[in-house]
Amino acid sequence: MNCLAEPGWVVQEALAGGATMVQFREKGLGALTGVPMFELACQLQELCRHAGVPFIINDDVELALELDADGVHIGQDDESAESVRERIGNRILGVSAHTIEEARRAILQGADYLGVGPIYPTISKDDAHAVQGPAILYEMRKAGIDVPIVGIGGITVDRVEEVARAGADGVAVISAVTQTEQVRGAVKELKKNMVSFLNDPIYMFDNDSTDHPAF
Ligand SMILES: Cc1ncc(COP(=O)(O)OP(=O)(O)O)c(N)n1
Ligand SMILES: Cc1ncsc1CCOP(=O)(O)O
Ligand SMILES: [Mg+2]
Repeated sequence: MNCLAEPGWVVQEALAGGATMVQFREKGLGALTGVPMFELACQLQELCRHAGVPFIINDDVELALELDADGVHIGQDDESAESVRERIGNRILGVSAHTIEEARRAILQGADYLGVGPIYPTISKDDAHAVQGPAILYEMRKAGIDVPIVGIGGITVDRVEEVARAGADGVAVISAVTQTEQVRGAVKELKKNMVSFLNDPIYMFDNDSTDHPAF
């Protein structure tokens, strides 16, 4: 985790702010490995368990099974979704998708939700794909992709409404909650802005979040 503060505190504050899912993504420069990594995962899992929030593991199916985690998130360069689905049974399976084709394949192979991005430039992933903009979300919805979609990549409190309007059901963030001392407040704001457009009269009369000509 790219946390300014101690990861346990960050997760606790994020949960207090209303985070609805936590992903353990321990990779990159300076990442913990072995026992320290396992112990951190256990500590964070316990916090999520206490809060009744799903705790999912990025990339590492072995770790997810060992911890009896709630799920796994994999990308296009990780083990195939089909094989992970087989290994994790009915645990949550999230799959990264960058195109409509990848999205359709992931769903056929058992994805419960899709992670789509980077929507905006990100400082948190060196090998991220090209920035896609919110339009990709709109395009996926227009193509009939109807599983939950989580937008990811460079999403901030000020950008979350645009992401929701384009068709995302949720957002996944790293820096917006790890590079601030106001973790709880940031999560509250993200959540508030995620749903604020539901009260927008244009949206209400239109009543179809996929029908936004701006995208
Ligand atoms: C919710 C969510 N969406 C996308 C990703 C990215 O997964 P991946 O493409 O496998 O990249 P890494 O995170 O493994 O570097 C994600 N982790 N979570
Ligand atoms: C893991 C991942 N996958 C696509 S962008 C990204 C990083 C998201 O981090 P941030 O919210 O700091 O841009
Ligand atoms: Mg991955």
